[in-house]
Amino acid sequence: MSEIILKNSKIVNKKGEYNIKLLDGKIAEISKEKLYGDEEIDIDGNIVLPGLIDPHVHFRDPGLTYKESFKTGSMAAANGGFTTVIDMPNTLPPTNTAKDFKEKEKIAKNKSVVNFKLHAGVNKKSTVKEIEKIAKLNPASFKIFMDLEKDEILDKIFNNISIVKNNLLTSPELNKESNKELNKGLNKKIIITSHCENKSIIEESTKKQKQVFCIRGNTALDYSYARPSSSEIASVRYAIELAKKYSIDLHICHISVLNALKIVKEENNLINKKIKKNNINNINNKTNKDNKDKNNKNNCNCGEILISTEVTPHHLFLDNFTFKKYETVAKTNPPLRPLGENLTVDNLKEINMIGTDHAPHTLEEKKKGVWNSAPGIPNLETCLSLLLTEVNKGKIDLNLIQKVMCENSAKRFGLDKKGEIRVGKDADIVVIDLKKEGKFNLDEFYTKAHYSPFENQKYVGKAIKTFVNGKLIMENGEIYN
Ligand SMILES: NC(=O)N[C@@H](CC(=O)O)C(=O)O
Ligand SMILES: [Zn+2]
Ligand SMILES: [Zn+2]
Repeated sequence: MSEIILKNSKIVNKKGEYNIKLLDGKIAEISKEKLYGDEEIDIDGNIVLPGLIDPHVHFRDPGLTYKESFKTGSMAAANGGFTTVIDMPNTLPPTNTAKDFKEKEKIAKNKSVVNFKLHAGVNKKSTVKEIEKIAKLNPASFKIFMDLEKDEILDKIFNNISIVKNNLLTSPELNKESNKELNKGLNKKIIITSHCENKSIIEESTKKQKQVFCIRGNTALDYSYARPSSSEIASVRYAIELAKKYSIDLHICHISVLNALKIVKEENNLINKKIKKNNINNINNKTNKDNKDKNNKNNCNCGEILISTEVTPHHLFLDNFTFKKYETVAKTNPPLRPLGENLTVDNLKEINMIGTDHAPHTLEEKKKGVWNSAPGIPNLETCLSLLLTEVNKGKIDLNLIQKVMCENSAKRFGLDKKGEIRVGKDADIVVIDLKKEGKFNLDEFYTKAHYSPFENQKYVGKAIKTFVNGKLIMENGEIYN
């Protein structure tokens, strides 16, 4: 493969301009001195960020490709500066079995223009045996739609996953040094990703909102009251309770309520305190082997779980007033929240990562009335520019963007070679023009979804080049394939 030199690049947190050599899909050298290669690309003093990682996309492939395919979805990703996406399991069929998981991997390999990883699906029908089979395929996580199941069922699902986790940890077959492939799945922590909304609260509130219809008819705004903030808060509490009960890492996706975030923060503080205390105990007991073993057993991960959070651009930038203008086009789960209950960019530093929840549907499916319209907003091609606009306003800095859109998702989902501009890391890079101004124009997008509550909104700052595995695949909105 040829050596490409990215000339005159600015790197976040570093002074001056650098030359970056890309070779064999890796970052081979970074230097202020002139570097030589087969091809030079002038970055013109623009900023290079690690390729963005989206931990939450719905590419609808297989089965629902009329909404999006791995091809169009990944092109939209590249256009938005993303070089890795993690796809959700709710396709047709869903990736709830090892067979369907492998099938989707094949599809993605054939069609995707960016790197990918898959979340596995799990529901009340998933057996321990099937979950174990999928776990060995190294999914990013197991995704649970908590809004679709009753609490007792959710307990059973968490329990089944914890049985698999313990089986894997103790399996002599998998612990063999020689069994590298399987070990990969074993060494990776099992994570549950949860969509947190409480089913029974939604059902009750929806019934109430539908009764309002008899008095004044329903508007899209009613959808946000049919799935109230209290439903997310209750569900976040329960997910944490189950994660602690079964000692499993939890990733809460598309968090949308300020008080839900507070609960996670408090919980993580308690966990950190416990870890510190256990560490001190372990040091104190160091000389006494029996005690030490006993302590380690007692620790057994209990309390040592990690709870992470993810937020969408629409929950950061919009509140439920948006329904007035965009009606059901802005319908999504969890819904856009009332002002005061919602999250804003001011909260971003307390959230681990941004997941776009790119959830494309056809315009027809989006316009079937308040209750029957499909929930979901496409975001891959608006996300970065929305955030860069905030950088230009002085509300956030590029360092934070690098953390929540690159570093943190890489660390959380086992993408060790990604998320940083450093020698030895994968040559996944996005070049941004921080001053480029424009308006979101749906006709310039690659996603099949032809709607957005950000349509025609002005932005300042845009991805102008995307490199995937050392290859330039997007330049000024054009995809090379
Ligand atoms: N976010 C949504 O409103 N919809 C998602 C499902 C989901 O993430 O809950 C979809 O698949 O369309
Ligand atoms: Zn969801
Ligand atoms: Zn989603």
